[in-house]
Amino acid sequence: MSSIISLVQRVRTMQNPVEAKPLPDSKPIKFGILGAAAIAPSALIDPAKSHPEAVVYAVAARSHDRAAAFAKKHNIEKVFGGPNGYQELIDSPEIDAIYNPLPNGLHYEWTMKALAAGKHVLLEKPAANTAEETRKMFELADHKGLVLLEAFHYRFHPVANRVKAIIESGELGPVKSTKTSLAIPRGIMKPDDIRFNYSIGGGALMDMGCYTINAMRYFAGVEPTSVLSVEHDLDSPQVDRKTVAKFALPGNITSTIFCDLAMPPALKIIPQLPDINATIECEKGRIQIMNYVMPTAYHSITVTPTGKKSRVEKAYTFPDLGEPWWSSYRYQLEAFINKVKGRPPHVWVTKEDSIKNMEVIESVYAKSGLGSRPKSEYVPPSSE
Ligand SMILES: NC(=O)C1=CN([C@@H]2O[C@H](COP(=O)(O)OP(=O)(O)OC[C@H]3O[C@@H](n4cnc5c(N)ncnc54)[C@H](OP(=O)(O)O)[C@@H]3O)[C@@H](O)[C@H]2O)C=CC1
Ligand SMILES: O=C1OC[C@@H](O)[C@H](O)[C@H]1O
Repeated sequence: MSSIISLVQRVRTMQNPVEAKPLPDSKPIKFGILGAAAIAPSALIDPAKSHPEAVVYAVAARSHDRAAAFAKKHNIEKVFGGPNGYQELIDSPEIDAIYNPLPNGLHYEWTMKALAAGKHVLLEKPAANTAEETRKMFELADHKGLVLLEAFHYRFHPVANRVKAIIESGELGPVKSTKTSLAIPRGIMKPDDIRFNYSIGGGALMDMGCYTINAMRYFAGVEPTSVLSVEHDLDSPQVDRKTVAKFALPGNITSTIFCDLAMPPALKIIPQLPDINATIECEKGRIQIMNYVMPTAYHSITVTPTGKKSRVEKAYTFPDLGEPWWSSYRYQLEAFINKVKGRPPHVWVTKEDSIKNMEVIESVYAKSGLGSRPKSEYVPPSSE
């Protein structure tokens, strides 16, 4: 009972935190959001409320009315709309940083345009449709001296970091295998969701699979050397609704990833529970994580040394950072603002990590025969 009360308290406070007052000696970073995207309130608008150096200043949408309604609902000062709305927002001199939660296939074009305009970018996952596009975005960010971060928010939360610390402590010996899953039951994603649209970067492997691949690489601590097998169920000819892939990694590690945007009911009638679990088998024991992606609501880290009793750990805060109600996005925002301000972030997802993640996604699509999602047709001006 008490854990349910704590869960409700954490989720309530996460969505309605006490608003932070601006700091007298630090100019806030003003964000503009590209698109009135469903994820924007959780990923940026709510976290920014409790950050004293973050302000969500503007939103742009393809329809002015949609942008205005979104701005009104979320108390956002400035609205850009219509066919030039995204570019006008990017060009606004008031804005320091862009949050890009556009469909995956538009990440490259609008991140390149934002960087060209001198803005830092918090970019939704997966970084782009291809590794080549991801590399180019980071090259431009480096060239311009700007911060670019692929929003793998779970990596900033204490849970992922605690699990990594247990692995690195050697308590359980070397990693032997990993299984990382992210799957939700049928009925949550609508048929017209961007995730089912190939032309804008759809597919389960892109959407949920990008986490499972990132977590596999992070927990294993080494990069896959080959894709051993891929199975998928299709939503449409080029869009995987579900993907299961097996990988070989150095040190005889084998890893499995599983992602599904719409798990069918078991025995055709029993709805399945979301699967947001990870298991890391080591030579001297096992770690099981329940809810490694959105751990603030609830999670558990079960550590079972071989032949001994299990212990269950929780990790809602770092010893010196955070509150139990901080979402993974709030921890991510903390790091992003620190980086923009030239202070060391508590965690970072590097450009090499983002490029490699996209390479692995593409290698799975290559093995499955579905092929990478379409390259962007955007050609940056030659001066960039
Ligand atoms: N970090 C996380 O936990 C999550 C990340 N994501 C990522 O965020 C991104 C957006 O996801 P989500 O918010 O669920 O998606 P939505 O469909 O809600 O938002 C996408 C936005 O893209 C804009 N858009 C521009 N062009 C198109 C187009 N051709 N078709 C459709 N939309 C278009 C729309 O903006 P407009 O308002 O201008 O019409 C829309 O608001 C994806 O990259 C996804 O992977 C998603 C969910 C969770
Ligand atoms: O990024 C995401 O995280 C949670 C999932 O439910 C969602 O589909 C995905 O886009």
